[in-house]
Amino acid sequence: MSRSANHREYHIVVLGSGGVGKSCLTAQFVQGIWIERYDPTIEDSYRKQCDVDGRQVILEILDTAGTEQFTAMRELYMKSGQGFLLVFSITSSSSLKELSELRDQLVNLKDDPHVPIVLVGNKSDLEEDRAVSRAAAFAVSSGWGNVPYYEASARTRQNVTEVFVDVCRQIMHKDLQNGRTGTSHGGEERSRRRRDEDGAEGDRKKGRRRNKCIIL
Ligand SMILES: Nc1nc2c(ncn2[C@@H]2O[C@H](COP(=O)(O)OP(=O)(O)OP(=O)(O)O)[C@@H](O)[C@H]2O)c(=O)[nH]1
Repeated sequence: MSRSANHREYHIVVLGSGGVGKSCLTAQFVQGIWIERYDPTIEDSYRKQCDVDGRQVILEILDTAGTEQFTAMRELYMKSGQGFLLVFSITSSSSLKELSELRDQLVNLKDDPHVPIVLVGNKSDLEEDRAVSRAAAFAVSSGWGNVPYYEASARTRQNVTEVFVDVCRQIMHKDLQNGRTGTSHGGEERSRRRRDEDGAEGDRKKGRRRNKCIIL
């Protein structure tokens, strides 16, 4: 059972090709900072406490490598995650195409066509460089069983909180459907580096509730 004190813990994995903005989205959500430089990730994990629809939860977020040489690790990430952000850049049509293979692998591994997924078209601030239309991205998300699609920008913070909260809601909903009050996660010890950082979080109102997050 993944619990800390009275908090339920949910494991979110951020997947997508190299350079689409996975680390920047994660840094904006967890630390409230914008990172201009490109420093390819190997693997980073973060923890953040959030209030999602009135429930205190801890999100453990795994920011993964997009570069080819680390693809062997993907299966492990997929097994350990409960919810997934599949991120592409709206400036790169190949980055969207590559996600279909990832989604298929995920569904096969989990043996679940309804695995919690959010499709994220990042870099929405670069409208002038857009290579993927909204319609094309929606067509993909519909083909995946109507998974939610958001256009986001790690630079402007557009929809940054929303994508993490959405996938968390999906995991919580799945738990309820399965009749569980918390999530079992195998309790395996993780050897990877954990970065628990300080930073500010700009909360946004979602519906009638306020989702508050604290970095752990
Ligand atoms: N304009 C703009 N640039 C972005 C945005 N998100 C990320 N970038 C830039 O894109 C580059 C790559 O961002 P990262 O977050 O490192 O990309 P990544 O997907 O984590 O890359 P890997 O670690 O190689 O998998 C950086 O130079 C960022 O500043 C965004 O929303 N808008």
